[in-house]
Formats: sequence, C-alpha cells, structure tokens
Amino acid sequence: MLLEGQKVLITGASRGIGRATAIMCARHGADVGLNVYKDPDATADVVAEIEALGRKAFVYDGDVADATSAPAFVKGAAAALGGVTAFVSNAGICPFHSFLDMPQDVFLRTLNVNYTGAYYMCQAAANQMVEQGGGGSIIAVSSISALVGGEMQTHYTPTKAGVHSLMQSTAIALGRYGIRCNSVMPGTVATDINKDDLADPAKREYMEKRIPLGRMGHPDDIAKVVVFLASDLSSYVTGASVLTDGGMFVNLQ
Ligand SMILES: NC(=O)C1=CN([C@@H]2O[C@H](COP(=O)(O)OP(=O)(O)OC[C@H]3O[C@@H](n4cnc5c(N)ncnc54)[C@H](O)[C@@H]3O)[C@@H](O)[C@H]2O)C=CC1
Ligand SMILES: C[C@H](O)[C@@H]1OC(=O)[C@H](O)[C@@H]1O
Repeated sequence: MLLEGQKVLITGASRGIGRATAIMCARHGADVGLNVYKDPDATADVVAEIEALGRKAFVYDGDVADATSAPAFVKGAAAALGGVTAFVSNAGICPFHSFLDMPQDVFLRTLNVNYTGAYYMCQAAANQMVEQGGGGSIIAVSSISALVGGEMQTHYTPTKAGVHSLMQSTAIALGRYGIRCNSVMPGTVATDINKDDLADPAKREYMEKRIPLGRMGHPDDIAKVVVFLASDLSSYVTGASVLTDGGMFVNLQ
C-alpha cells in the first residue's frame, strides 16, 4: 500500500474522479476527508465503501466557492483524522455554453468553483501542513483543457489552466516547507460532468477516435496518478503536471 498512515483530503468527493480518488486512497491505506456539496445519497455510498476498507472517512458538506468552506473543511478533517498529509483539489463544473452569449452567472459560477474555490482550499491545506510541520502533497485536478481549447468551454478552460499555474507557483512558495504541489491533467473521462455532452453519439465517437488508447478515461485512471503524487514515489516531483489522457493531446494525425 502506497499511502499507509496518510490523511488525504479530497474536494468534490461524492462522484466521479473525486469519489474514485477517495476510495483508491483508502485502498492504499489512507484515512480520507471528503468535501461534498448537497449530495447525501452519493456521499453515504462513498463513506460506506471507505469504511468497508477499514479506513476512516470525515465528511464536510460545503460549497468550495464559499470562502468559509476551506478552513472549516481542513480544520474539521485535521481534528477528526489527526492531521492532513495530502490534499486533492478536485471539485469542478463545466456547464457547456457558447461564448458570444455566455451568461455572467454561468461564467462567474464556473470561475468561482473551479479556480477561486481551488485557491481557497489549497491555501487552507497549505496553512495546515505548515502548522503541522513535516511537509505534504497538494494535487490539483487540472485538465488537458489547460493546454487546448473548447468552443463551448471559454469559461472553463482558463480555470483549468489557472489551477495548473497555481500548482507551479505554490510549488515555489511551499517548497521550503517540504510541501509538493502538482497537477494531474485528465483527458476525457465519462462522468456526470459531461453526461449530457457525451449523450450525442457523434460527439462521443469524435472524442473516442481522438484517443490512441482507444477508450475514454475511467475515474480510476486518474485516481492512480493522484495516489502516485500523494505518495513517496513522487518525493522529488513538484511544480509538475501529469497528462493522463490516453494520448489524446499528442494525436494530431
Ligand atoms: N470528466 C472529465 O472528462 C474531466 C474532468 N476534469 C476535472 O475533474 C474534476 C472532477 O470532475 P468529474 O469527476 O469528471 O465531475 P463530476 O461532475 O462527476 O464530479 C464533480 C464533483 O464535484 C462536486 N462539486 C461540484 N460543485 C461543487 C462545489 N461548488 N463545491 C463542492 N463540490 C462540488 C460534485 O458534487 C461532484 O462530487 C473537475 O475539476 C473537472 O474539471 C478534468 C479533465 C477531464
Ligand atoms: C467536461 C469535459 O468533457 C471534460 O473536462 C475537461 O476538462 C475536458 O475538456 C474533458 O473533455
């Protein structure tokens, strides 16, 4: 097991990549802190999975875009689990919308959840790790969309680029404390975030044909990389990003 004795906190942990990451961290020996948002049934299911693995689960229900959520989640989890050794900023939304008529509320909500919320959460986690001493690992779930665009994602792709850049700068700011900061960049993973978009057979076929490995990602494909970045296997890795996309990014022709 790669995370024995670790205390790993994950935002947006009730579904998709966050859920898979929480369960995989528990499978590797970690107790986990779960930030969730108004998703009680799915949350209960994740907690049951984690406890069935013999690990502890702490739950905090709060909107990452609300500045009060970050300290409440981090401090609550640290008290319940006995500290924080790794933090995964995962919560995110992607309400596909055209650019010219992008509603301000859609733009601002996407920015506040995906970037501002990530900033608040990573800052709170870093302060906890500094207070504890002993270093730690912060992982942001960025995206292939940090590197390339999307016609219906003009509000979204900059937030993914933002969290990637945030890890580069926090890696510098926190290195002196032994805190590593890295991002994982998933390609396309079939989850609730893109359920409606991928319900279009033509879009789904287009995306799948772009992937040299011949399939879209599974949440576990991303969770494995997060476990690596949280573990001592990545002890000299900071300020890095791990593209985890089945080869989609490099596939021009
Ligand atoms: N699915 C994909 O193809 C890709 C996803 N990503 C990123 O992965 C992360 C997770 O996405 P998925 O698991 O695919 O989506 P998902 O929709 O399955 O899960 C998102 C999770 O975040 C939670 N959440 C949403 N808004 C929140 C808020 N304001 N506060 C707290 N929690 C909130 C949801 O309840 C859910 O548990 C996101 O940051 C997304 O940008 C990046 C690249 C590709
Ligand atoms: C929501 C998208 O389908 C998904 O999220 C991303 O970051 C990439 O754009 C993926 O395609």
